[in-house]
Amino acid sequence: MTPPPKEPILEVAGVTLRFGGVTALDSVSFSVLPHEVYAIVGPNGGGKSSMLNVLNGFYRPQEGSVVVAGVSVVGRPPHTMAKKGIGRTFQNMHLFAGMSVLMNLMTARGVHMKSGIFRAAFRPLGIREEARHRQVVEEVIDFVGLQEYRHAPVESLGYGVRKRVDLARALCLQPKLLLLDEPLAGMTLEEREDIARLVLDVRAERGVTVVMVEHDMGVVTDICDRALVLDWGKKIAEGAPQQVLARPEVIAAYLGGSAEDEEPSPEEPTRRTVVGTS
Ligand SMILES: Nc1ncnc2c1ncn2[C@@H]1O[C@H](COP(=O)(O)OP(=O)(O)OP(=O)(O)O)[C@@H](O)[C@H]1O
Repeated sequence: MTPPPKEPILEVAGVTLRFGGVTALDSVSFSVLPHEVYAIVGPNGGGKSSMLNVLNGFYRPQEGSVVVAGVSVVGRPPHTMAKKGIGRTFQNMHLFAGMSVLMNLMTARGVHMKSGIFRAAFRPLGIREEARHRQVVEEVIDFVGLQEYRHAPVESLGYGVRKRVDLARALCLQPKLLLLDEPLAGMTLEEREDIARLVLDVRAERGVTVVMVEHDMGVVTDICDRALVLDWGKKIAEGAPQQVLARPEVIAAYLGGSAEDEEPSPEEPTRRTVVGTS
């Protein structure tokens, strides 16, 4: 007997997002299955960041629905998303300068802590609770390989290590769904390979579903199960990355647009350079 089909962990239906006269997302629908590594790709201005910001509650779409593990998340304040099982990293990493790696990660656990008043009134419970959160954080530090940087102030770390801290911070929320915003941008080749491997470990060892916006098509092809292509806010293709990226409409989307004339940069590849780099 064939097993029943899996229920999607993320269901996006008819999402439209406008900024004044600009339609950043135009009736976009897709769904992601548990344990998938799913990429959102497309040319500059296609709507990738807008979609990620809708998924984490930062933007509220004018139309459509977003359901995570059966719960609607549209209109919920972003800070409640962690409790709904959604973790995210940021393109520009929002780490707290002046604080160690450990303290940055402990801060992430704050969303799961009980009220301060309760802790103050029953201090032994507060201490026990902190020990429990510390255990989660220490385990993530080991998993992500940040032991040697545990007590280092985050601003003293190199860019690649700070990106790992950002990822670790999202994992400290123990998410079911992890949203990664260009996790490889600005990294060296070696760091890119490390993070790509880490993303696969996150899925394999922690059972987390990953949705990532990424420009590095080599990595998307290597580690993602499926890719969604957005162009001018519209979904133009979805499927296995290698097949999707070879489609004429996707190649045309990357070749079109004003980015064509710009000098290619490894951090922000132009429409022309990102196709076929695998
Ligand atoms: N806060 C905003 N206010 C107004 N317009 C916005 C805003 N955010 C995005 N847009 C517009 O929405 C469209 C989609 O932008 P978005 O940043 O989502 O694309 P992207 O695919 O992430 O691009 P990139 O690859 O350059 O990061 C663009 O036309 C952009 O100018």
